[in-house]
Amino acid sequence: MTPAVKAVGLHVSRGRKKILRGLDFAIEPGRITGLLGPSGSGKTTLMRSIVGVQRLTAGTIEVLGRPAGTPSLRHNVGYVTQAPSVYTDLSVEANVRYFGAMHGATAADTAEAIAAVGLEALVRRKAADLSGGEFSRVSLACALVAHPSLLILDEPTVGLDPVLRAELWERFAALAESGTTLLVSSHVMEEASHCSSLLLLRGGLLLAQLSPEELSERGKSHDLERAFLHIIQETDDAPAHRGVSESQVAS
Ligand SMILES: Nc1ncnc2c1ncn2[C@@H]1O[C@H](COP(=O)(O)OP(=O)(O)OP(=O)(O)O)[C@@H](O)[C@H]1O
Repeated sequence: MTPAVKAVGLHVSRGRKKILRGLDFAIEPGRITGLLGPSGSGKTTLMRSIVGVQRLTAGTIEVLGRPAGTPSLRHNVGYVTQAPSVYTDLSVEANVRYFGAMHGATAADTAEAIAAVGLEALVRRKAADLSGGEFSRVSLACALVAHPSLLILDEPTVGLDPVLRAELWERFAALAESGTTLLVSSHVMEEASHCSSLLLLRGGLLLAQLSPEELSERGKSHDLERAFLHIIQETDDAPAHRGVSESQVAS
């Protein structure tokens, strides 16, 4: 089966800073993959690379079997950034309709996308008059309306209350069930349990790709935050990693 995303020897620098330092991984289609790592570990940079808006320093990324950024992928890949891209002077419905129009979406698609994020009661409300959580859900609806095969979500649950968070994860699971591939970043480790596979990023390195169960086992804790910390500690203590850190400090 062709992976939804395949990265080989991926390096990205921004300015003089090496941000991604040699990543190799594949993302299975029709699953939720969590991209987890501390703030500044390179999650957004990796997502930008997959979407094709980030210049690579070395290596390759294939998305749905084509090089990342290929124009024909535009209709297949949805990207919801941390800063919602929504027109504040338009209503919820007008925003979703506008983004849908670029992908030939119908009125039914618009209504479905709005319902998927639970904003049916606010369709006519101007985006400027929404709460922070509602506002970010409009951005998600704008991505859903195009029915992308690959949906990339940068911290979609930030600022949402626990009930909405749970509802969104249910929605993501339903999308994966119907064949959509989701890559969801978070720095909240408890969200990892909703994913079938996890990419653990730290300092631009991929520490591991594993399932939540494997994380729990390898990190010796059912608390996934603790398990991740254990893996970080293990990596820091490894002689090879110490060597890398020292040579970086020296250069
Ligand atoms: N344009 C840039 N020039 C130089 N460094 C940058 C640039 N953009 C980001 N960085 C740095 O790259 C590193 C990775 O940033 P990135 O936004 O990918 O991390 P992140 O894991 O998504 O963080 P967060 O969880 O805080 O959003 C950070 O140290 C950041 O300061």
